[in-house]
Amino acid sequence: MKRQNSANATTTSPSKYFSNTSNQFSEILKQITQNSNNKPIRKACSPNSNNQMQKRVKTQITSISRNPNQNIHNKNFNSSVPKNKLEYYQVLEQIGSGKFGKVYKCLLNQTKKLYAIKMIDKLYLKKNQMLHQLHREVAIQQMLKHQNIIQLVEFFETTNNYCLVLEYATGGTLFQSLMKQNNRRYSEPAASNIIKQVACAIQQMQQQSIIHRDLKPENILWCNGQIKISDFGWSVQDKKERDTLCGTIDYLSPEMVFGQQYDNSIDLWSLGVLTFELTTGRTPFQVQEGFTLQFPDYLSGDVKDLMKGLLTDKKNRKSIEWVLNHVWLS
Ligand SMILES: Nc1ncnc2c1ncn2[C@@H]1O[C@H](COP(=O)(O)OP(=O)(O)OP(=O)(O)O)[C@@H](O)[C@H]1O
Repeated sequence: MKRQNSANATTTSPSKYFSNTSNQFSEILKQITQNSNNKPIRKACSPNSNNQMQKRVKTQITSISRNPNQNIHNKNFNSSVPKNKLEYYQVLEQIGSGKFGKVYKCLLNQTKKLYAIKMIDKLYLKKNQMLHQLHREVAIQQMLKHQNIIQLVEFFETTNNYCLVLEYATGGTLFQSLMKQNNRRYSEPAASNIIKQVACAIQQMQQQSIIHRDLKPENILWCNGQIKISDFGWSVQDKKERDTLCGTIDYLSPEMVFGQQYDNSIDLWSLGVLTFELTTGRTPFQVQEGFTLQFPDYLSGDVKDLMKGLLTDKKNRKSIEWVLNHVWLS
């Protein structure tokens, strides 16, 4: 099952930000599929797959480096990982699963406080040569301390797994809650409240030169009514521009799709896509159609203005400060 389009959405006349890109876009995606042993596009189910409403197959692109020397294995990583601390925790039920392992609820014996523990299969990680990616995820999450970002509490290894102990988000993913809304969309005030918190997290990441690279409802969690960004598996900390293709198709920025250099403004593109999905129940761009932006009639002028500022080419895309001062978020 692909991301659903809202069948009854009425549209106003299209605003074309990127003309003549449709064929180019599908051609590029075709090439992406063919160029890496037919494996770069991976289909995965969101957690909770027994609930039809919450089951969405997401088409995720595994990292494709255009620079073959970029995926250098970090030799120091193994020796620096703290040893097993699992005995301090009581591991409870599974609450999610991801690329390389499973996420469980757990209890710290001493304080009886709940956490989430992400257990990543060492063998599977090694087989897929993704140790460097875990290294980056851990290093970046250790740096980030913000109310709208899931806190990494502890990191250690057991015989078979790497374990990330994380602040426990009580309310599930934003994707799960979006699917429960009428017409699978939020009212504008509710969406504005969510987008503001995501924008605050992006501002913090930008201050620390971090690009998340996979912002979407599945990677945003609810914790006691507050929004928290999670899953830093694709994130990087860098001031220089990059060209690795990664992320989830519906959320990919044009500069990433077209193999151009990109910077932290790709997270702002994703924020635009997220705003569209939360307020309309569908994503703005479909793979086959390229980047033609059309708004349903029911959207306010303010939210359209915000999205126009974000869902545009990199050089005209607005800054995070512009977003945070925007009237739709006030
Ligand atoms: N801190 C947390 N609190 C509560 N639930 C969590 C937490 N972290 C992860 N989860 C649950 O586990 C799922 C998978 O976690 P996560 O996305 O971090 O794994 P991943 O391997 O990086 O996934 P993916 O394959 O989607 O990139 C999430 O969708 C969520 O349902």
